[in-house]
Amino acid sequence: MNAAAVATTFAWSTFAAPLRLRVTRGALRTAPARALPRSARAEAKLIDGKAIAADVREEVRVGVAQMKEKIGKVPGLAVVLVGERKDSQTYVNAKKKACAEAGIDSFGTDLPGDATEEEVLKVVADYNADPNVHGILVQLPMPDHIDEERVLGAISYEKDVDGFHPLNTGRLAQRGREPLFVPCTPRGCIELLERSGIEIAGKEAVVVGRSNVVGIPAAMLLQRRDATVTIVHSRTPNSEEIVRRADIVIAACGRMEMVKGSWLKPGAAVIDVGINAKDDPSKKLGYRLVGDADFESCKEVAGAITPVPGGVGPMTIAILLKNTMEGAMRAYGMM
Ligand SMILES: NC(=O)C1=CN([C@@H]2O[C@H](COP(=O)(O)OP(=O)(O)OC[C@H]3O[C@@H](n4cnc5c(N)ncnc54)[C@H](OP(=O)(O)O)[C@@H]3O)[C@@H](O)[C@H]2O)C=CC1
Ligand SMILES: Nc1nc(=O)c2c([nH]1)NC[C@@H]1CN(c3ccc(C(=O)N[C@@H](CCC(=O)O)C(=O)O)cc3)C=[N+]21
Repeated sequence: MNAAAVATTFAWSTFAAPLRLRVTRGALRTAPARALPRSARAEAKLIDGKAIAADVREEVRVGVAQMKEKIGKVPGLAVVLVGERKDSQTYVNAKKKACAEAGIDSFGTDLPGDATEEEVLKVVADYNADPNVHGILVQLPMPDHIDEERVLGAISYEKDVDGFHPLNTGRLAQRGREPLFVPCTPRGCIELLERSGIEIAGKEAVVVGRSNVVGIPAAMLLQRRDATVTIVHSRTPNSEEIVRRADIVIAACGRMEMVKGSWLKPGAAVIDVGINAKDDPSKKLGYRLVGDADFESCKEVAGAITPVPGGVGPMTIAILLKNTMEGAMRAYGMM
């Protein structure tokens, strides 16, 4: 347990987004009309991921309490960390704390950076066999000498709360099939849209990035909700032009502040997945967190936008808890 890292996490989360933005959790007004001159347009609504995540976590806490009352059991989440990356330790600690607050048991195994693949697979196999564990998460990235595909494929797909097992990703990609679990960050993006009253069906969505953990599953989820989806990536020559068509933009390119306000159709909803540390000598730590979208220019054009921090990040953890509770409910025949 690294207390300093935890303290850092929560200090980071305290940079709230600029206060002059209107915070909304309810339905959004219709997007500002394209014809309005810039000076007359309202600024984007801020999608408050921290508040929406708190709602989700409260729903999970209530569900867990009901499970405990009915059958005397609670969900259990196991987190496996290989190596000593500071950022990974911070995320893992935040996940454990969130579990405790929701009444979920957490189990953890920390292996040194030079652990063998066999050692990691053994830890996974033990959690697969443990009836008190309903969710298993292996923190990514793992050290290079470990075959990520093998390890993720070894997690029981019934305990695959990250949704990275090929059976869950395969089902997500197929029509008429239902995965047991959907990856936390993309599911969090969808819940942010839905809980903000932003319509997805029939809209044009552009996902910037095609990673297995964010871009691809986000595109699948939007498409399953009847959006028309385009994915752009590092080899797309005209991303900017394509993004300009979007009613919904998911920024997940891992490039600091890349998506600019000038790329947006006025009124578009921007879900910024990015987490990047930007040098800022005025901050105690010498940096602040920024997204993959340029918040200052995007908020002038967008209809709604998530801040960083306080947007998608808190939802990732809230959905992890929700996935774990759903896994436990399935294990006990409650759903
Ligand atoms: N908030 C949260 O909970 C989480 C946040 N993150 C953050 O989200 C972001 C994305 O993460 P992740 O998907 O893991 O990142 P990856 O680096 O794995 O993937 C980035 C994707 O963006 C594409 N890309 C890179 N440059 C460009 C460009 N110039 N134009 C268009 N596309 C581009 C890449 O294309 P190509 O495939 O061609 O290389 C790749 O598909 C990061 O900032 C990360 O820190 C990640 C996970 C959780
Ligand atoms: N198997 C696996 N599953 C993951 O879900 C996973 C992973 N590996 N590896 C790393 C990424 C990253 N990730 C984040 C979780 C929470 C915040 C988060 O809570 N962010 C806060 C700020 C917290 C901070 O200060 O860092 C916010 O955006 O407001 C961010 C990012 C999950 N990931």
